[in-house]
Amino acid sequence: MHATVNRIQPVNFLAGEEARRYLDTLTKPAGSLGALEALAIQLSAMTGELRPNVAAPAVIVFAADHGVAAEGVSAFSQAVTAQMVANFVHGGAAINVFARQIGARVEIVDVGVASHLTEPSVVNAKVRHGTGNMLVEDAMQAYEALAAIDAGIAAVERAQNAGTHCLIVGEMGIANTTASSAMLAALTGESVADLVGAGTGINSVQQAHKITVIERAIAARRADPKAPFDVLAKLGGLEIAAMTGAYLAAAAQRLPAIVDGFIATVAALTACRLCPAVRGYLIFGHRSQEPGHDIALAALAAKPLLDMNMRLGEGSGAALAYPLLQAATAMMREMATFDAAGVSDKAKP
Ligand SMILES: O=C(O)c1ccc[n+]([C@@H]2O[C@H](COP(=O)([O-])O)[C@@H](O)[C@H]2O)c1
Ligand SMILES: Cc1cc2nc[nH]c2cc1C
Repeated sequence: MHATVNRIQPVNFLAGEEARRYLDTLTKPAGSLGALEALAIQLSAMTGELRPNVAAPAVIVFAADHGVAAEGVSAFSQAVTAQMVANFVHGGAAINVFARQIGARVEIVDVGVASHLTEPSVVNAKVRHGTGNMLVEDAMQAYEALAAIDAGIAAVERAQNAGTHCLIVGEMGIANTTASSAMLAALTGESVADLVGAGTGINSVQQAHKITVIERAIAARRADPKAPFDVLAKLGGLEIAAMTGAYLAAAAQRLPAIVDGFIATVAALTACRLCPAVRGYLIFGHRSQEPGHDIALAALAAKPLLDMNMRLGEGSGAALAYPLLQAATAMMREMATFDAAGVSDKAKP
């Protein structure tokens, strides 16, 4: 992890400014393509190129289990994590459908699924069989959190070596909204009740129980809120650690990364707390229905591209946002300038 963090450079603001000036020469009233123009400027600043290329997106889904699932905090049982991994392998999950739509390769990485997986196409980077139950013990030891971060970094390096120019990171892990909520409350000091949501679909009574479990776990684990790695190890998850590593690696490689929903954004916040320059390499794909997502987005001063009332995970919301990045780069590449098209760029007095 440390070698990766040391390689991270701030985005290239001069390249962003050059993109801003070029946008005003294109045949449209200045600023009229709104957020698409901001996206183009951001992509230029990330890549250092006036006409960046985001073709060949890659989806990486990190899967892991959570000891805290034993406390009845999810609407689904822990076995569903492994069952969904099998579904990813067979191409039947939502992320498979959306990845096919945008021409993305999909890699599934097991960083900590509780059961033994036999699917040969799943990358085996298992650190342990699920985290410890944060109510009774630290979720991970420091060396385990570090190993999971490194698994995330390695996955991004594989994707880049395969020719990827845009990263979509997703996750699958029953009970991971509990881990993410605990981390977010610890990192921001916001009240647990304000950020906990239904996750996969628990009712209000179960949500009250989930809040109590998280409050007790935070009190028992005593993670240092100023030490994001400590918060991640004690309250987090193996897939959340891997996603944190993936965002660090994306920034180190100047690779635009589209952040997905609530769990992904908590991992992104962790990466930014570890190294603030990561923030410039992140694009936020959608706004999840999980109430904590707004708190995590606010902590990152982030405005997501889409608001589709989704709360699935897997990278699904990020994959849906990818065509907007394609549009931003196509605009820079293909639109005519006022000069070239013979259109007067003067507004009437
Ligand atoms: O991405 C989101 O915003 C999101 C919001 C709610 C649930 N999820 C997904 O649902 C699972 C976690 O929900 P839960 O209730 O088991 O904590 C996990 O596999 C996530 O991918 C994802
Ligand atoms: C079916 C199902 C699919 C998922 N995808 C991501 N999290 C999930 C949780 C469940 C329960």
